[in-house]
Formats: sequence, structure tokens, C-alpha cells
Amino acid sequence: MICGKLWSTMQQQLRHFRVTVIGAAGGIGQPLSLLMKNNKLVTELVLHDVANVAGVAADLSHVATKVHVKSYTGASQMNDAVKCADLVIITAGVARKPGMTREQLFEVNANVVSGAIKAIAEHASYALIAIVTNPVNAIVPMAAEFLKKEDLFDPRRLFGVTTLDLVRAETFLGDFMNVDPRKVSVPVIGGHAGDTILPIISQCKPKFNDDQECREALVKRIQMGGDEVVKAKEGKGSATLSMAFASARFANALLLGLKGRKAPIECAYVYSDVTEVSYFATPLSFGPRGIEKNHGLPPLDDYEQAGLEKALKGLQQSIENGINFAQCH
Ligand SMILES: NC(=O)c1ccc[n+]([C@@H]2O[C@H](COP(=O)([O-])OP(=O)(O)OC[C@H]3O[C@@H](n4cnc5c(N)ncnc54)[C@H](O)[C@@H]3O)[C@@H](O)[C@H]2O)c1
Ligand SMILES: O=C(O)C[C@H](O)C(=O)O
Repeated sequence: MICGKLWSTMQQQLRHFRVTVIGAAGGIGQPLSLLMKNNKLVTELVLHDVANVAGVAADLSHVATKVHVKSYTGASQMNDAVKCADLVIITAGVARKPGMTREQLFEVNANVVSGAIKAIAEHASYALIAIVTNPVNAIVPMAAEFLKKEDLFDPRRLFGVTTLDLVRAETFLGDFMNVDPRKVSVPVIGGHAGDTILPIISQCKPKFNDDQECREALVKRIQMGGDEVVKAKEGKGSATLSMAFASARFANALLLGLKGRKAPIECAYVYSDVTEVSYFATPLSFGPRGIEKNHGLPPLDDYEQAGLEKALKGLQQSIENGINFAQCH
């Protein structure tokens, strides 16, 4: 006789995952879909876009992995695209041009993401939802409000993807300290825009030993990493390849958790009671139901504490914008 616990562990080990990428024909969507096609935890990869995505699916379907690829196009096929998904990654929406802030994308992207959220609520209510679309700081609270309206909001399952801030912090600190970025670990908490991005360099491993001037320059570069790419692309969009790398890393951690395997701790922007604002990124552990543990604030020194005060003000405003949008629609 197999006991209940052993049986459920075996079931978990055998689980196959259906991952849907919304915005799959886009700058992030395409390379992210390629990385998911190469992920051993994925069995079915579903691509959705308002633009023609059948070509991307045909192309990916020739990649020699066991992942089965499907595609759906347009608003009328959104429901089919998300149906029974275990994980939906939303990359649909408009990207910044030089001189724009992420907040300026809110109106148009809120409409795009709310369409996806309504479909998920109806057809994939147990899915984990990872939102890449900007402005993450406002879009995630908005998405939560739409889910609350359907009585389907589960704070363990909704994520704003901030992994690119971690990836940048690891890269810039690694380069500076002459260490392989893959060996650098540094929490980046708060949100995903300017001052709300808080790299906690006091907790960096290996230890950062340089002076305050160097530390402040690194913090600024991490906070403004997005602008660096937007400027260099000269009007042709924002970070896509590094973001695909980052969101695939985050998705892999979520899938490992779903599978009941040990998943790496990642920071993400989630519903939170860690600070006085209701959404905040901190280090998280994942399990079969999404967030298993929120590790809360890492220790902060005085400089980081001052940064936190500033970040909270910016976040509060964005959270209100997101909630107000959902309440009026
Ligand atoms: N969280 C982060 O760290 C991060 C990093 C980089 C970019 N972003 C954001 O990700 C978003 C996408 O960036 P991108 O460079 O891939 O843009 P993109 O314009 O290259 O691609 C967006 C895709 O979304 C599709 N789309 C638009 N409306 C849709 C809808 N209603 N349903 C389905 N698909 C729809 C478009 O057809 C397009 O293919 C932007 O909002 C950008 O600011 C976030
Ligand atoms: O900067 C942007 O607009 C895209 C993204 O949020 C980034 O950080 O690269």
C-alpha cells in the first residue's frame, strides 16, 4: 500500500506543465518562448499574441526538444490560450521609447493585461501568473484587483517579474568585483522603476568592499539599467534578450516549486505585508502552490534604509493608480 503522502509526492514528480506566453510574437516573447521550449519541466508551450504568432510557433516546433508547441492569435483566442495553464507569463504590451517613463505605459498596458487576467480568471484560475509588462509597480496591483472582483485572488500565485534587476545587479557587481556574475548573490527588493529598485549591496555575496562612492554609482546603474538599454536601442524598444533570460530563470524557479523540487530563492513583486505598502519585492521561496515563504526584508544599513523610505513613497502612488484603474473598469 502506498501511503497518501508518498502518493501525492509521486503524482507531483510526474506532473507535466503547460506554460502560456502572452505577447509571444514580441521582443521578449520570442526569445522567452525559445528558452521555455528548451526547459525540461515544460511539456506544452502555448503562444498567444494579437499579431501573427503561428510563424513563431512553427519555427519553435522544429527545435529538437520534447515540448509540444501550440499557438493562438487575437483576443477571440485568448481563452483557449490560457485554458488549463499551470503558468501564464504576460509579456504583452507596449515598451518604452527614449524620454518616456514606465508609468507612461500604464493606460495602454493596463487594458492589454486586464484582458489576459479576465481570461485567466475564467479559464485557468489555478495558474501562476507572472507579469512582465510595465509598469510592473502598478500593473500587478491592478491585476490583483481584477482577480479579487472574481473572488479568485490568491497572493501566492501573482508575481511582478523583477528578476532583470537581480540579473543586472549580479552582472554589474560581478564585473566590478571581477567575479563571475553567476557566483554573485544580491537581493534586489522594492519595485521595478528607478528609485523603487533597491539593490541591497550590504548583503552581497561575495562581500562588496569598495567605498560608498562606488556603491552609489552601482546602485544608480542598476536602478537605471532599463534606461541604458532604451537609450542604446534609439527608439526600437527596451530590454528584450536580457529580460527573456531573466523571465525564463524566474519561470524555472516557479516550475521547480510546482513540481515540489527545491527551487532557488528569487525576489519578485508580490502582495506583501513586509512594509507599509501592499505590494513589494522581497526574496521568496516557491512550492506547489506558488509562494511558500516570503523571507521579508534583508538586513539594511542606514543608506539602504534611506533608500527604502524613498521607494515606499513611489510605490504607494503606483499601487494606488493600479487599484483605481481596476475599480473604474
Ligand atoms: N519586467 C521587466 O523587467 C521588463 C523588462 C523589459 C520589458 N518589460 C515590458 O515588457 C513589455 C513587452 O516588451 P517587448 O519589448 O516584448 O514589447 P514588444 O512590442 O516587442 O512585444 C509586445 C508584444 O505584445 C503583443 N500584444 C500587444 N497587445 C496584446 C494583447 N492584447 N494580447 C496579446 N498580445 C498583445 C504585441 O503584438 C507584441 O508582439 C513592455 O511593457 C515592456 O516595458 C518589462
Ligand atoms: O526599461 C524598460 O522600460 C524595460 C524594463 O523595465 C527594463 O528594466 O529594462
